[in-house]
Order: sequence, then C-alpha cells, then structure tokens
Amino acid sequence: MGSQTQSQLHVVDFTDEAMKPGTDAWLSACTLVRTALEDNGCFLARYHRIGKDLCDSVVSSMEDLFSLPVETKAQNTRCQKFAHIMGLQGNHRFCESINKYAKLLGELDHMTKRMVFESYGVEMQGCECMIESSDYLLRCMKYRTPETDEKDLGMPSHTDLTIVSIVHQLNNLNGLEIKLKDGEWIGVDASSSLFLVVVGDAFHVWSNGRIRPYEHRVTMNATKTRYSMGLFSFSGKILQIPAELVNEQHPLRYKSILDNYEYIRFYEKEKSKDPYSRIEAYCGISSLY
Ligand SMILES: O=C(O)CCC(=O)C(=O)O
Ligand SMILES: [Fe+2]
Repeated sequence: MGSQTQSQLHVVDFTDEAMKPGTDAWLSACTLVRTALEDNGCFLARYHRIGKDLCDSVVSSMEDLFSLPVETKAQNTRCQKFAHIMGLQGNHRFCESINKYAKLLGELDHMTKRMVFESYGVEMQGCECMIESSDYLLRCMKYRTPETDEKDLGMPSHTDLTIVSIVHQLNNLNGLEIKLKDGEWIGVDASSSLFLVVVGDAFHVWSNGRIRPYEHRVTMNATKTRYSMGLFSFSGKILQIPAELVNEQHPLRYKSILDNYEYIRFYEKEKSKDPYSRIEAYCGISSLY
C-alpha cells in the first residue's frame, strides 16, 4: 500500500531561468528526464512559473464552474462562452487565469518533449512536428470528501493513453499515488510548484518501448474537496518511431504508426487494463506475423 514518501521520484528543477537549450544545466536535465521516464515513467517537475496566486485563482474559477447546473457544464464549450454563461462579473478573471495556467502547463509539456528528443539524439524537427500536431485536453477533476463508510473514492489505478500527461494537485491536497517499477505505491506530495509529468501509452510506442507508462491512481482521504488539473497531450497525427531508436539492442517492437484516436477507440472497445498487452494487441510487431 502507498507509503507516503516521494523521495524515490526524480525531481527536475525547471525554476532555473538559465536552463536553456545548449547549456550544461539543460543537458543534465535532459539526462535526468530520460532516466526518470525509463525508470518510473514519470518525474516531478519543480516549476515556479505557476505560482500560488495563479493556483488560487484557478481553484476559485473551478469552484464557480463546478457549482453550475449539470446541463450547463455538459455543454462542453469554450472558455469565453462558459465565462459568459457564468455572468459577466467572473468572465475576464476566469478566462485570464485558465488561459495563463494552460499556457504555462503547455510550456512544461513542450520542454519535456524537447528534452526527451534531445536526450535520445532524435532529430529536433520531429519534436516540433509532434508539438505542433498535438491536441491538448485540460481537465479539472473534483473529488468530494468520502462519507464515513466509503473506502474507494478517488480514481482507480490506470495508465493514460496520452503522449504525456501533467497532473497538478491544485489545492494542495494529497491523493495522487504512483506505482514504481518494484511494485511499491508511493504518494505524491501536493504543492503549488510541483507537477507530476507522466508518460502515456503513445509515448511508450514512439520510444520503441524504452520509456514506460506506470500505473497511477487517486486515493481520496482528504477532509476537504480536492481539485486536481491535468494537461493531456494526444498525437493528432500518425506517430512514427524514429530510426534513431531502433537498433540491434532495441529491435523494432511496434508498427511504426500509432494513431492516438484510433487507439483510444480500440481501448474503449477492448477495455484492457494492462497497458502492455493492449499496446501489443494494437500495434505489436509480433502480432503482425
Ligand atoms: O486527479 C489526479 O490527481 C490524477 C488524475 C489522473 O490520473 C487522470 O485524470 O488520468
Ligand atoms: Fe492518469
């Protein structure tokens, strides 16, 4: 069961403004990111650009949003329109804080992808192409407090179907846990400046199996409503496994293509919980012959 320590997770510090491509700090961060993703499928990003004030403002927007009637929330519309539905008073603040927050999370996503490409020596043009063709989903999750006899409230263990997911425990309440490669579950401490960057199934395929998605879940024990935010990136284009990642030690494991949306539909149909068997069934080379 989850011991409440995250000291076994790699922490990558993005606060250093001098950490720019080409610098020593950047190169060592690239190596750390790659090692972390190969070891545990995730790392903790220390990222101060989203400060406490912005977090507080996003939380209060979320409280407003979740208090809307179900029919309004079901409209799945854009920020401006939601803001309008919420009334003009909250309009500007709502859009400004959510847009700023999403933009900063997006920058973290881009840096992570650039670091992975650079560390593997894969042509950077491919990275810019992956970034440009990615679709992003920003999702806020609300977890209510458990009733006295409720035990399993939260989110069951799963891996994401994404390229990369970034999870932020928005209002400083713990609950997120990740399973390490030795099978131990550990809790991730909540902080306004700590973000869990997790690899999804699509990045595993892109890396020809080198980086691996690990299961994570939410165990809800908090005595207050917990809000978390996730930025999920999906490939809007066919993903090619780069030639640089295929060699004698790493023979091609997957069909060189993975259509993220077709894969999601496959998952919806098969409902297989184990990421490796569903990826294998979907695009494993051995399933081709
Ligand atoms: O709410 C959280 O902390 C985690 C959410 C998550 O893992 C997901 O939405 O895929
Ligand atoms: Fe997840």
